[in-house]
Formats: sequence, structure tokens, C-alpha cells
Amino acid sequence: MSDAWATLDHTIAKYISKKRDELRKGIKSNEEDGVDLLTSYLSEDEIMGLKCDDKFLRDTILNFMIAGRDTTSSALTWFLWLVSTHPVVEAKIREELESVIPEQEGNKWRLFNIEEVSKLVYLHSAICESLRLYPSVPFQHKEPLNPDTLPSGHRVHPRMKVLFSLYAMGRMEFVWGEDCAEFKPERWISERGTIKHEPSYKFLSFNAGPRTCLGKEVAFTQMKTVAAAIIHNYRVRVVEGHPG
Ligand code: HEM
Repeated sequence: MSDAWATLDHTIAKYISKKRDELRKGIKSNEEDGVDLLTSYLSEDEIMGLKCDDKFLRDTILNFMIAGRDTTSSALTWFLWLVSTHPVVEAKIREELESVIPEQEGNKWRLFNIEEVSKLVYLHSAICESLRLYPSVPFQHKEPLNPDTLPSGHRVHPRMKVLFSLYAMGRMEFVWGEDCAEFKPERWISERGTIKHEPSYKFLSFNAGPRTCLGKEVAFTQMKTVAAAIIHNYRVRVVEGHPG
């Protein structure tokens, strides 16, 4: 474990000193690509009132690497598996994708931009449904600040870790109804055809309360962009019996 920490610290330290060097020499990233987070932290620390020393930057970068990469890739992996094993859902996503492509373009290979993916209600619902059944963070823990009694009657006190399973909560009949075990994107669509917003304490895949996921919107945009590109341009099939 300590070797792994050392490797991560060393790699991140290299990124930080390279970026400090680039900024000192006035080398800027391509403006069209926007500003990367490390540059923002280094150049706007005074405006933000932060003390961006190397330790702060190292921890921030590691936080984003862990929080923003493996969560999204795990979510997309389960999502593609569910879609490939539910042909009706796959067909509906493909149909929705075709509906946002300008007619004159035809049905050729293409990618989808942010404006286009923001219109994809069914795809958004299918991703929520996949995260309900397979949350990237399958369990969490909380610790009470003061002694308290939970609605269930359990007594809790400080320094006590309360563990709860998001995986189990996403499959509870009394929370999601009789069809809780089914992959059914429709449950996320309101009668008006818009996304049905479930309370964050019911759909906990992005946590709830003050420590809720900061990257939720970015994550949805990334996942929809990647999922749209894969589903529109390819057919993903599970290799039966693959050792995994
Ligand atoms: C499907 C994708 C994602 C899921 C399911 C997810 C889920 C979560 C969860 C459950 C937490 C709370 C962790 C805890 O306190 O124990 C969290 C925190 C966080 N997430 Fe995400 N996340 C995703 C993508 C992202 C992305 C793409 C970013 C960054 C661009 C990001 C940034 C963060 C940060 C910074 C926190 C810490 C917030 C804090 O403690 O104040 N996440 N996320």
C-alpha cells in the first residue's frame, strides 16, 4: 500500500511541477479546449481564497482521479451490459438518437455534442436506471455528530460508523415498487415525457446532503456523450461464458 501511495504521489508531483513550469514560461493550453482544473487552481488561488501548495494540489488531483474516473467507467460498463442484454431498451435509445440527428445528415457514423445529448430523455433515464441497480459506489458510511435515534429506533452515537448499502437500497421493493428488480428506464420518465426527479435520499448513487457528488452534471454529460457514440455507431454484444 505504501508503495502504491508513493507511486501516486510521485506521478502527481510530476504533473504539478510540469504545469507550474508551463505557466511560468507563459505556455497556455489551447483556448478552444477550455482551461484545465490544475491551471485554474494554480492561477486563481488568490481569487478563490485557497492556499494551493503542493500537498493541497496533490490531494485535490487524487480526489478527482478517484471520484471522477472509476465511478464513470464502472457506470458505463454496467450500462452497456444492461443495454446489450435488453434489446428493446437498445432499440429505443437508438431511435431517440436518430431523432436528434438533422435529416439531411442521414445515418452515418457520428458523435453527439452537448446540446444534442442534453435532449436525450430516454438515454438519461436508462443511465439513472443502470445506476440504481449497479451504483458505482455500492455502500457508504456516516457518523453522527451527536447521540441520536434513527427513525428505525436504532440508537447511534459519535464515533459509531453507520454503514448502508446503496446496492441493496436500489433493489428494495418498498422503495422502488414491485418491479424493482427489472431494468426499466420508463420509471424515470414523467407523464409529460420529462425526467422524473427522484429525491436524492431515495436515489443515493451520487450521495445526498452536503457531501453530495460535485461532478454529477459532468458525469451525466460524459456518460451520455460516450453512450450515444457507442450505441449509435456500434452494436455491443456480451461474449457468453467469457471469464471476465
Ligand atoms: C457515474 C459517475 C459518478 C458517481 C456514481 C459518483 C458518485 C459519488 C458519490 C457516491 C460521492 C460521495 C462519496 C462519499 O462521500 O463517500 C461522490 C463524491 C464526489 N464526486 Fe462523484 N460520482 C461520479 C462522477 C464524478 C465526476 C465525473 C466527478 C468530477 C468531475 C466527481 C467528483 C466528485 C467529488 C469531488 C466528490 C467529493 C465531494 C465532497 O466530498 O465534498 N464525481 N461522487
